This record gives sequence, C-alpha cells and structure tokens, in this order.
Amino acid sequence: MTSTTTTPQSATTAVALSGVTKVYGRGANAVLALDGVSLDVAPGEFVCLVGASGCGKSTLLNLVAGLDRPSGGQITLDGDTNPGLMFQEPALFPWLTVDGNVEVPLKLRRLPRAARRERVAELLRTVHLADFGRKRPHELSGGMRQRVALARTLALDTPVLLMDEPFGALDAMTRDILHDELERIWSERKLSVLFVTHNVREAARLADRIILLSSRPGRIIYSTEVDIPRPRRIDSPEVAAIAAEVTERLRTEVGRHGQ
Ligand SMILES: Nc1ncnc2c1ncn2[C@@H]1O[C@H](COP(=O)(O)OP(=O)(O)OP(=O)(O)O)[C@@H](O)[C@H]1O
Repeated sequence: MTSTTTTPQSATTAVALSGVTKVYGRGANAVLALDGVSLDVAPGEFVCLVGASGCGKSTLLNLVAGLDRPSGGQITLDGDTNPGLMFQEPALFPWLTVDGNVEVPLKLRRLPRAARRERVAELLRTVHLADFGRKRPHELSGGMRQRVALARTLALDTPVLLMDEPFGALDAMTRDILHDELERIWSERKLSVLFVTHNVREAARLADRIILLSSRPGRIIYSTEVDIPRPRRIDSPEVAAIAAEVTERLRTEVGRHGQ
C-alpha cells in the first residue's frame, strides 16, 4: 500500500511511517533512496534524524510533509492539519515586512484582520522579535530571519514541525541561542518535531531520540534515547558523550561504504 494520509490516529503517535520506500527515476536510472523505513514519533517528542550525506534525510522529511509521495509503505499524521516546515533557507518573501511574512498563513486560513494582527504580535513576542514587525527581511541577521520563519511556521497552529537543517547556515553562537528558543517553544506548545541535521552535537543537544540512517539506501540502523535533563548545553560532557557514540556509529557506516 502506498499513501500519505492525515487522519485521526491513536493519541500515542503524531507521525507514523511504516515500511516507507522511495525510488527516484525508473529502469536503469532508478535510485533507491529509502528502503523500508518504519518510525513513530510520539506526541510532544523531539526526534533528530542524522546520517551521511545523501542517505535520504531530506527525502524522508519531504515525504512526511506531503511534498512528494512514497513509492511504497504508508505515512500517517495525527490530526487534520498539515505539518509546519522549516528549511536551512528561511524562504521569506523579501517584499513583505516581518509582520506581513508571519501573516501569510493566517491570511490563507482566512482569519479576520484584527485576529491576524493580534496573532502576529503574539508570535513575534514568542520568537523575541516584538519590535521588528515593520522591518523587511534584508534588514535582519540570519538568525533573526530564521526566527521569522519559525514564527510563520508556528502561525499554522500545527502540532507537528518538520525541520531540515534549519540552523545549518548560522554561526555557532546564533545557533546556540536558537536551540534554547526552539526548546522553549517546543516544550511550551508540546510540539512533535522531526529535525534533520548533519550535526551530531546539535542532535544530542535537542533530541529526545536520535535516529541514524544508513548510507543510500536509507534504512534505520541505530536509534538512541537521549536522557540528559533539560535545559542542556551543547558543550556539556553529557551531550559530548552521546554525540561521540553517534559519531562512532556514523563513522563505521560511512567507512563501510568507502565514502
Ligand atoms: N529528484 C531526485 N531524483 C533522483 N535522485 C534523487 C532526487 N532527490 C534525491 N535523490 C537522491 O536520493 C538520495 C537521497 O537524497 P536526499 O537529498 O534525501 O539525502 P540527504 O540525506 O538529505 O542528503 P544531504 O545530507 O546531502 O542533504 C541521494 O542519493 C540523492 O542523490
């Protein structure tokens, strides 16, 4: 069976992937990107997906987002809203102000004007940009632009957030601050997060659970719970120990493929 559905599920699963396979192209040019991936994300769980370059992390996220269809298997999302998406590029509309950008999903949801204004102000307070509503994206730093992108995603009021290397282009200090912000918002709003990253330390800093994908075709080869109390520091010995364990597994996997 091949499908992506958005139907009420049991309360124990926010995102469910069952035997998900993805093949790009056909015949001699066919590329098996994902092979039988099964994964459940619980409501309120923060799951980080790591793996070597080209192992299918973005493919998996795109399938969950409904941007593409699996070749086999099933993907089910709890609730009737689409998941929120964030990428490395904030993808803001340059001709709109910060307010205007955050307002876009609210307009699409046909919220009345006064309610939109109130909601935009509340979302900008959430991401600590209350005084920047009238600025345009080019007037902001990279970190601020990602905050706007986060506010815009939160405007969807979705319980599921899909993030593909959202902080990959930021400097370490800005990334560190945004980790704190994201952790706070995730915990306050009880979001379920599927977060793709190359950065194993970032995964250990943020995740309840880290999933490691094999080199192509992507299969789940390792999974570990991260029991470190929050809030965490990316430079703490506990985070470093988990990161070292995952890095070792990743190294073995990459070595196995001679990359
Ligand atoms: N549209 C496509 N057509 C053909 N092959 C594709 C397509 N999209 C992705 N692939 C291939 O599928 C595999 C998985 O790609 P994907 O982008 O999901 O990996 P990734 O783990 O996100 O990589 P990275 O970490 O480098 O971003 C790669 O080998 C890629 O070349």
